[in-house]
Amino acid sequence: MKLVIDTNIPAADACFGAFGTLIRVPGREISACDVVEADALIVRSITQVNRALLAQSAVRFVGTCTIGTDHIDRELLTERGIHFASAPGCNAEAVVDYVLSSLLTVSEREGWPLLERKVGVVGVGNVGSRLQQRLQALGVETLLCDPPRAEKEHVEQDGVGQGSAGQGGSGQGGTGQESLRVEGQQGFVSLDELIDRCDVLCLHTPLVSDGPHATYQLLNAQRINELAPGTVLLNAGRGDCVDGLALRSRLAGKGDITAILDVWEEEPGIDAGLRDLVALATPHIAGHSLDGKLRGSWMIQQALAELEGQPSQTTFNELCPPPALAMLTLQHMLPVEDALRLCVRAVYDVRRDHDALQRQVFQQGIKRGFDYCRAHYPLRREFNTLKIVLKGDAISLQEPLSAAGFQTQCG
Ligand SMILES: NC(=O)C1=CN([C@@H]2O[C@H](COP(=O)(O)OP(=O)(O)OC[C@H]3O[C@@H](n4cnc5c(N)ncnc54)[C@H](O)[C@@H]3O)[C@@H](O)[C@H]2O)C=CC1
Ligand SMILES: O=C(O)C(=O)[C@H](O)COP(=O)(O)O
Repeated sequence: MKLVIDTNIPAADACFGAFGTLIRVPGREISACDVVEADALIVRSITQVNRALLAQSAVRFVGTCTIGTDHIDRELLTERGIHFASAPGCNAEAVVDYVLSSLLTVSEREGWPLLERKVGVVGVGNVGSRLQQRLQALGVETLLCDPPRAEKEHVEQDGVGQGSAGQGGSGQGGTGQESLRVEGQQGFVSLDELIDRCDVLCLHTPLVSDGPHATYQLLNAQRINELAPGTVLLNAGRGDCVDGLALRSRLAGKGDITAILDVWEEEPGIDAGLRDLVALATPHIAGHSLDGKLRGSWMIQQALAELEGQPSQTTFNELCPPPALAMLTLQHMLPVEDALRLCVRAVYDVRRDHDALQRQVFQQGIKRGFDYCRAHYPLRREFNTLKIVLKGDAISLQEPLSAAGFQTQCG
């Protein structure tokens, strides 16, 4: 079997070596010629798997070691009878770590208490629901917006649907929104209500170009203009879910909101002007923990093994090495947010990634700098790889630290 695989996929040999010959090609360079004789194509989010790429290919399996699938022409694969697998949830914990590290950073810079803010989560899937759980456990009030889920769970609970939860791109509350208020176990709200009521907005939606729940420019110019002064907007879904030009003019004009962007329109050729105005600007690395990337490789390996009728090559635990920093002791009480910052930054400090992008863009220009940071991404583990030992009066920090995602031990 001949497998064409993105060079940036970790543990490629351990996961896929036993299936046949691996041909490694940088993700943005995989071309139609590369896949002519391939049986399997294993990618991450930067390879557009479309008609042009597969024109002369007899590929039987396409796997993406990522959560998002907007780079894959799923209809084409179905039409051609090509098996497809993605890795749902593989790096969801890493994205939540990124969000917490980012919010703790801007709240410290701007001098407001994160735990007292109201946070809106848009897109309550693998990432959004984990984020909501951690925030809720930390005592942060959250509001949730997920029209597809609201609609589905409403129908499931009551046996009938009452109107649409779609945002319709108008920026207005609109017809049918009220009926969604308390349906579903989660009590979803419309995007406009969430914008109206929250101090912090976290976007975790997939890129959906059309249909009733399209997310393309979900945060359009009107909604961006409606954000209350002081609002924090974080996007770790897909760049095209936010109108970048409108965001740039709000930041450059009134400059009264804070933006945290990990994803951008037109990556890697992102808008340099927007990047300059963003409080934390990172090169689409929210999910780039070692654990998350290895989980992605491992999940696609499992899917290919099943298709080929072969036993799985390895377990996830065999793939994932122990962390360098395994344990940290707190022996005195600290203010809760200070303790959170200390422990979060011991595992993942988002400022490192922001600074690296700034440095590399300065040295190499936007496109090369963006991709350099991604290709040379430093080793990063997830919060749950760190055990925090609590002694003395620091024992009272157990609840918030385990809520944030760390292992904790008293005494
Ligand atoms: N920045 C990064 O490094 C990463 C980005 N992502 C992005 O985050 C997205 C979400 O990831 P998961 O939570 O794992 O996906 P998921 O598929 O588990 O959840 C997505 C949720 O968004 C909801 N949704 C769809 N349309 C919506 C709309 N119009 N308004 C509000 N909600 C809507 C869906 O109903 C679903 O519950 C991925 O599709 C991917 O594009 C994922 C991982 C890493
Ligand atoms: O899983 C997803 O979806 C993502 O966005 C990935 O974390 C992005 O990873 P790369 O494809 O950029 O390596």
